[in-house]
Amino acid sequence: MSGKKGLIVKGIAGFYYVKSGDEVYRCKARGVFKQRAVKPAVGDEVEFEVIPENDDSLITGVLPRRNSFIRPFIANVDCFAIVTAAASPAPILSVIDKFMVMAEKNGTEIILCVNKCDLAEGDREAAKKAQENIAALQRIYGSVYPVLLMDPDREESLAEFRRMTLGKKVALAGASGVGKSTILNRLIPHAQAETGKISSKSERGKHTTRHAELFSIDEKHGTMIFDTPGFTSFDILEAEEEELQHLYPEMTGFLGGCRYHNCKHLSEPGCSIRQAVEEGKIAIERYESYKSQMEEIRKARQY
Ligand SMILES: Nc1nc2c(ncn2[C@@H]2O[C@H](COP(=O)(O)OP(=O)(O)OP(=O)(O)O)[C@@H](O)[C@H]2O)c(=O)[nH]1
Ligand SMILES: [Zn+2]
Repeated sequence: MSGKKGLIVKGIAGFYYVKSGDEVYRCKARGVFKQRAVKPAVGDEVEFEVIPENDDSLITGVLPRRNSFIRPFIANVDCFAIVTAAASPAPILSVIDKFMVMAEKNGTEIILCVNKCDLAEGDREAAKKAQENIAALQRIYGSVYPVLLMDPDREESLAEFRRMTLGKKVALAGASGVGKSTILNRLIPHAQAETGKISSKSERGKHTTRHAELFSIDEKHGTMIFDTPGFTSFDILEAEEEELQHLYPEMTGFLGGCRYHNCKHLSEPGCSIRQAVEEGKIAIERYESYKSQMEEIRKARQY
């Protein structure tokens, strides 16, 4: 027996595919994991043993995780590419901001991908609307997170995506129909993620049962992307009231300036966050998201 370390790149039907160097080993998890309920996830760094007389190797340990998610069940996301469309569907800020809070809470980097930028070309009414949406997104998010204007049919867009995520393990998140599968397909043509599928119940059922897989999109720099079903919506916002202010990077510089040390930045007098909003230093739209998320957290607590 020899001990090795590797990365789980696929999990399917009780088998884990562990990449170590240039090889991928099919592994089973040692029984002890099942007893302790530590289920290995795609993205996990693991220790495993190659057993010469056996086809399958054996995972013997999961290294500490930087983060992990339940649905989809993956671990060690370095960067969330939060995808919205310039149009069709129109951007929904509350959805974008929820993904951003979730990503911040899990300590990942964030980039905002504004997809379908081809729809902004020309001067027809629909194109103008898309242009307006792009300008608004740049104004709201441009000073907080990197914003990538994307058209997955253009090689430059894909190259820029790779450059912005260099060496990271990236997951895509975004509302249904914004083009996540399309981006994934262009980045890894062999993955053949489902695109443009009909949102019927049976189609959805198929989609949600797909396994998670981690694909390389830049071998040289070790950039990888999670192909997973999910990350399209949220049931609950998993943040505490006091914590939320720290998950808005543009707010952190103003914290501590409020009259009350436990200011929630809602309607308290002498609030430095509200002042920053009034002075245009914090985008009003982001502040509105903060307020409605606070409301949501409070409501969830009452049940
Ligand atoms: N014009 C244009 N259409 C796009 C672009 N990217 C994706 N689409 C189309 O938008 C539709 C939805 O794309 P998908 O990639 O399936 O979107 P998704 O985010 O994976 O959707 P879900 O699987 O429902 O979460 C498809 O018809 C795509 O062909 C783009 O950059 N420009
Ligand atoms: Zn305040």
